[in-house]
Amino acid sequence: MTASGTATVRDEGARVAAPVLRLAGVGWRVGGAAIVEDVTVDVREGEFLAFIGPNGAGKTSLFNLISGIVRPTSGSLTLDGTDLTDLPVHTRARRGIGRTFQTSSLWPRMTVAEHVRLAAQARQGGSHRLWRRASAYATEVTGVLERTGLGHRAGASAAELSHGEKRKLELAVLLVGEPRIMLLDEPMAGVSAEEVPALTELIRTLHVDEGRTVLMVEHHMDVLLGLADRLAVMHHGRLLALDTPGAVTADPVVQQAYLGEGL
Ligand SMILES: Nc1ncnc2c1ncn2[C@@H]1O[C@H](COP(=O)(O)OP(=O)(O)OP(=O)(O)O)[C@@H](O)[C@H]1O
Repeated sequence: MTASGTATVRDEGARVAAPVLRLAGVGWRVGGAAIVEDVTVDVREGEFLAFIGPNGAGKTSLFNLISGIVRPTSGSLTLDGTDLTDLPVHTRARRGIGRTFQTSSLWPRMTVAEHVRLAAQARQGGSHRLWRRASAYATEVTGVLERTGLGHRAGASAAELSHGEKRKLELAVLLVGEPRIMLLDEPMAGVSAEEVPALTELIRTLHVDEGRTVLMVEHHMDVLLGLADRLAVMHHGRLLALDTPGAVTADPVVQQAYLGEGL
């Protein structure tokens, strides 16, 4: 498949493993503006696909289209062959599309453990009256906090956490839903340089050890080069390139798109 110009878009998803998520010609127009245009990607099971691109390229908008926050004005999305295009956010979440946001989505006065417990209770859906007692979730909460390296911070309020710990807690909340696909929107944003390696390692563990399919928007190329199986380059709403990190960073069309901004 060729996305644009002479850049390489090697969409090998279908050949290497069964695609779990398929985007076919996805576009999103607002008024007269094309924010996302004709994006076609097969995401394979267990893949780590990173989205890069200059500011305003349409990366977050594409995540909004995948998670269902906005609906595409053209094209379609399927998960395991089931059409998602017109399904709302909560239905997509129940089907396995989980997401974190660029800005923190935590409650400052709630503790770390309470965040995870609330996510476990909310997963049941329905009336709050049907929720099991808080103590019924203790083992699950402890397990998720251990997996995300937050066991020692269970009683801390979100406001007390460092930026890196907040990002870990957002991942912990996400994991409660056991998502098939994790969409991580700039997880390193605001995180200090000292905390980046531990957070990177946690994301790597979730991907490699737990085999999770990860889609991640990130500006830190050094983080992505050690994690991503493929890089998707967005530019002016379009997919400019899709290939291995080595091939994408060497691609002159990609380098031209980043001119002056550094890759
Ligand atoms: N609801 C909206 N209405 C109109 N324009 C929008 C809307 N949402 C996003 N845009 C515009 O779409 C473009 C793409 O924005 P988007 O946030 O998807 O880019 P991005 O690649 O994630 O950027 P960044 O790296 O800075 O986060 C921007 O020009 C933005 O202003």
